[in-house]
Amino acid sequence: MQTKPFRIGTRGSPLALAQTRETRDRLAAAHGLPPEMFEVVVLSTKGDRITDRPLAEIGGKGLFTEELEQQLLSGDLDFAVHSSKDMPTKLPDGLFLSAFLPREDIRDAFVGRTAPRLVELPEGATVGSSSLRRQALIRRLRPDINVITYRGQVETRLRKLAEGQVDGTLLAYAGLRRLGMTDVPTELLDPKEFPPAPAQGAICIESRVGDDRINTLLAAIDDPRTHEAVACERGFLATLDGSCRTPIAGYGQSDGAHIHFSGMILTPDGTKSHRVEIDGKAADAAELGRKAGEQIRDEAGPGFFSSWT
Ligand SMILES: NCc1[nH]cc(CCC(=O)O)c1CC(=O)O
Repeated sequence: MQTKPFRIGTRGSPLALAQTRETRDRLAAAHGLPPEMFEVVVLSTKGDRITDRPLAEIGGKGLFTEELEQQLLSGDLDFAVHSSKDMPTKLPDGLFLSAFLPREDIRDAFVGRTAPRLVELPEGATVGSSSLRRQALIRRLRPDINVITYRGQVETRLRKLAEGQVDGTLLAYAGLRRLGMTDVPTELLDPKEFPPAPAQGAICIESRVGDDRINTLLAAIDDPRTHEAVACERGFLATLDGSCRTPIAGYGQSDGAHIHFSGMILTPDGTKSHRVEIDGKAADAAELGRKAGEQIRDEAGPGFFSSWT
């Protein structure tokens, strides 16, 4: 019998803490354990400390995970809770994404100050977003919009919006829902026109390969359909060498047996884009995503990717 609490690592943002609470509550319920058996250990990451520059510039993903991963590898933490979207496609040796919670709404939310809908913004309006995917998708729909880099926690971004620094901003609806801020968006964007980032809306748990005691504990709250869908999306991202530098969208849906996946790549200015649709077995999720990545890469041709560097 375990008597010492399990140590859960997380970042300290309100969103990260909400995600960790949800994970802890699900684990406690699944195993009939008191919540005190899960000790939440909050770590500050480089990504949290540097908020004035775009992620792509300071090194992209990994910035939010490095400190947590060091403590997982040293045994100071038993597992860590993350937004799957923030996870690099390549994890350190010895760590893996062992479980995924049931996925939240995958859509992007628009929060408009001078118009409720993105396409209704006045000519030349300013929209804040530092996601290259969102920037490219905005420019594709509305080349006249001035997109500015806009980072920080959800609360900071909304404050800047209220102060009038921008006409609108985009946020993952999943994050807003988890923060209880469902009344904030003025529009939920159609994923056909505004497809989500790979792994958007999915909370994952990272743990040590071969740590059977912890991995068995975590398996009880794994949602297989989310796990398969995200594996497919991350396969797509990995093939395209996805990092925060690349405008890539990808969304897989698994029914437990089959996956339908749609992916999109764009040039940062939004003038060119390619899409891919693919179907396959849920059991081969990651392979299916990689195949979709190869297809779209071949279709786009090498010239397309020169816009990414
Ligand atoms: N990069 C920051 C980040 N990572 C995950 C989420 C939202 C929650 C999710 O997608 O699961 C956000 C904020 C946002 O995109 O608005």
